[in-house]
Amino acid sequence: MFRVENLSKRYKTGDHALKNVSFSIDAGQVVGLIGPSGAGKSTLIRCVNRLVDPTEGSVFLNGRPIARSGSELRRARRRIGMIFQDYALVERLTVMENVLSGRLGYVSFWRSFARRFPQADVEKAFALLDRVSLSQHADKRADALSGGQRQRVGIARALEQDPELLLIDEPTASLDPKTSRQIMRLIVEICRERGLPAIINIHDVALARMFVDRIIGLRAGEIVFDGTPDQLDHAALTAIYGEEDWAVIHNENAEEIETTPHVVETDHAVAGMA
Ligand SMILES: Nc1ncnc2c1ncn2[C@@H]1O[C@H](COP(=O)(O)OP(=O)(O)OP(=O)(O)O)[C@@H](O)[C@H]1O
Repeated sequence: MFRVENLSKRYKTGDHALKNVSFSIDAGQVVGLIGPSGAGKSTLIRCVNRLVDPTEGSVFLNGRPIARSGSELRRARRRIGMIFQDYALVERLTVMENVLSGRLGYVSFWRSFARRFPQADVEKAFALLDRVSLSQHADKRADALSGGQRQRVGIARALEQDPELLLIDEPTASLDPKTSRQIMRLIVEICRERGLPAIINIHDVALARMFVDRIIGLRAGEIVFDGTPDQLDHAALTAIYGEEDWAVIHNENAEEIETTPHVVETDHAVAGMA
């Protein structure tokens, strides 16, 4: 289980980006983290992997606190798989080499320098490429792949490090709608198969509610919603994003749901444009 306790972050500039945030995530549960720009989503993710030092609070992964610095922090980071919006692949390396780079925290510098990974790591990488349907592309350079394929390499790389938590930053922001759904589906399936908890920082509310188990809504550094996608109604969306005319769209089950904010031009706004 993953747990965040009373996490707060005040930047030196005075921005109070997180205010006493607490929650836990069970094994295999995928949480969509939503909220307006500046709500503190990235700060929360960065406090978990300690790219940012929280001002107060603690983060626990399977009962163990994530250390503040030093070799313990490096060991803790191995337990956290990251998946990025821009994939963060090494373009000139092959798909297989990119996946194996997930082991860099484990193998010695000289082994990785010589690209001599243990056989077990190579076998695991093949199995993961198979799981993300990229076996046929193992020897291709990363820059020869489509966006969806690149993201699948990113997923396989994160899994190659045997993580106990996945932190996923806008995984579909650069992808078309169909590929976005495929990637979300794959992430959720893999988390369930492996009992991996995950946090997905995502702006696309409709996509999040289609796939994730649970949604946490942040506003001005505070959790203002924590519930299932079904519970994310007009009132909840207003609590997270503020008052808007929420456009009505249809989900896959053809139920009417309110999701994406749709700004209505007020007289004032129209007058301002004139
Ligand atoms: N390095 C920093 N130094 C100072 N203030 C920061 C820093 N990073 C973020 N902030 C501030 O902290 C608050 C939260 O920002 P954060 O980037 O975590 O929000 P976000 O929800 O991820 O936004 P977005 O969706 O636009 O990425 C904002 O007020 C932002 O200006």
